[in-house]
Amino acid sequence: MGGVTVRVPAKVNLQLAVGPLRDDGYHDLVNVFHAVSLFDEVTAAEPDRAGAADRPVRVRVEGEWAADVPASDDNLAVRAAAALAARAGRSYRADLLIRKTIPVAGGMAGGSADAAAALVACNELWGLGLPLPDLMEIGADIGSDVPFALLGGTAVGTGRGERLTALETSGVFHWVFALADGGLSTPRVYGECDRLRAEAGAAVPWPRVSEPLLAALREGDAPALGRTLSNDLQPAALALRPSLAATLRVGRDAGALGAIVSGSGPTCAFLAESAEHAGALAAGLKDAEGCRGAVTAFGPVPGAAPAG
Ligand SMILES: C[C@](O)(CO)[C@H](O)COP(=O)(O)OP(=O)(O)OC[C@H]1O[C@@H](n2ccc(N)nc2=O)[C@H](O)[C@@H]1O
Ligand SMILES: Nc1ncnc2c1ncn2[C@@H]1O[C@H](COP(=O)(O)OP(=O)(O)OP(=O)(O)O)[C@@H](O)[C@H]1O
Repeated sequence: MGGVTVRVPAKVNLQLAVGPLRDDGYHDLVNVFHAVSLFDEVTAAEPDRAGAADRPVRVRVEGEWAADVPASDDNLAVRAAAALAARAGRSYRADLLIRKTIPVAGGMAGGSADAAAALVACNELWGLGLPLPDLMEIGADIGSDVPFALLGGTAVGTGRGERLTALETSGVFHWVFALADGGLSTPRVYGECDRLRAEAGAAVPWPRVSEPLLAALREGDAPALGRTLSNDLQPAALALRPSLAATLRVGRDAGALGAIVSGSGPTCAFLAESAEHAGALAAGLKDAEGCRGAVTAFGPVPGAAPAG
C-alpha cells in the first residue's frame, strides 16, 4: 500500500479532575494529557478504481487488537476522514489501514489517536493543506481526546478536554502500562463516577489544575510527579473492575514512583525512575492477576505526524 503513513501516540492522564455533569452530558475537566511512546500507524491511500464508489472511505485494521476494532463507518478514523472531506466541501476517497498497538477501550485514547492520524494523513493525501488548529477543531467533534492526539507533548485540556494549552516540561519520564483483559466503556465510567458522587452526597468542586504537578513537570522531577498524579475517574474504574486495585498495589509494592488508572481505564500506569527501573517493574507486573501484559514507554512524545 502506497499513500501517506502517520504515526500517532497513546496518552496517559497525569491529572484528570472531573467537574459537575453538564446539560450536554459531558463534564468540564482539567485534563493534563501526556503523550507516550506507544504508537498506532494509519496509512491513507487512493483506493483502487474497482469497488470504491459505494463507500468513499474504507478501513482495514491489523495488529493484536484488530478483532476489537470496527472495520465499518463507525471506526473513528473513517468518521474523521469523512468529516475532513465534508469540511473541504468535496467528495474525496481513501483506503485506510490502521496498524493497532494502542490497547482498545483501555483509557489510552486509541480510537482518538487513529482519528487524529487519519486527519493528518488525509489532509496530506488530498492536498488540502489545512493548518493544525483547523484539524483540531474537526477532531474535537469526533471525540474530546482527538485534539490532544494531534498536538502531543504534555498539555492541559479544559472544557470537555478539547481546549488545549501546551505545558512546559523538562527531561523524559519513564512509564510502565499494565494492560488489562477486556476494556471499559468511557461513558459507563463517567456514569459510575456520577453515581458514586450522588451516593456520597457531597458538592462537586470546580476542577482546578494542580500547581505541584505543573512544578514537577517543569522541573523534570519524577518522584514529585509520581506523588501528584491524580484521577477522579479512578474510584469509578475500580468499582467497575475491582481487580485493578491489586494491579496498582503490585506496582506500588515494586517501587513505582506513582501508580494510577489511565483515564477511564482499565490500563494502569506506573511511573518509573529510569528505563531500567521501568523494565524491572514491567517484569513484575506482567503476571499480576487480571493483567494481559505490561509494556514500557516514555514521554512526552510528539502528536500525530508523518512516519519516517
Ligand atoms: C476519559 C478521557 O479519555 C480522559 O482523557 C476523556 O475524557 C474521554 O474522551 P473521549 O473518549 O474522546 O470521549 P468522547 O468521545 O468525547 O465522549 C464519550 C463519552 O464520555 C463522556 N465524557 C467525555 C468527556 C467529558 N469531558 N465528559 C464526559 O462525560 C460522555 O459520556 C461522552 O458521551
Ligand atoms: N480506530 C479505532 N480504534 C479503537 N477503537 C475504536 C476505533 N474506532 C472505533 N472504536 C470503538 O471505540 C471504542 C473505544 O475505543 P478506544 O480504544 O478509543 O477507547 P479508550 O482508549 O478507552 O478511549 P479514551 O481513552 O479516549 O476514553 C472501542 O470499543 C471501539 O469499539
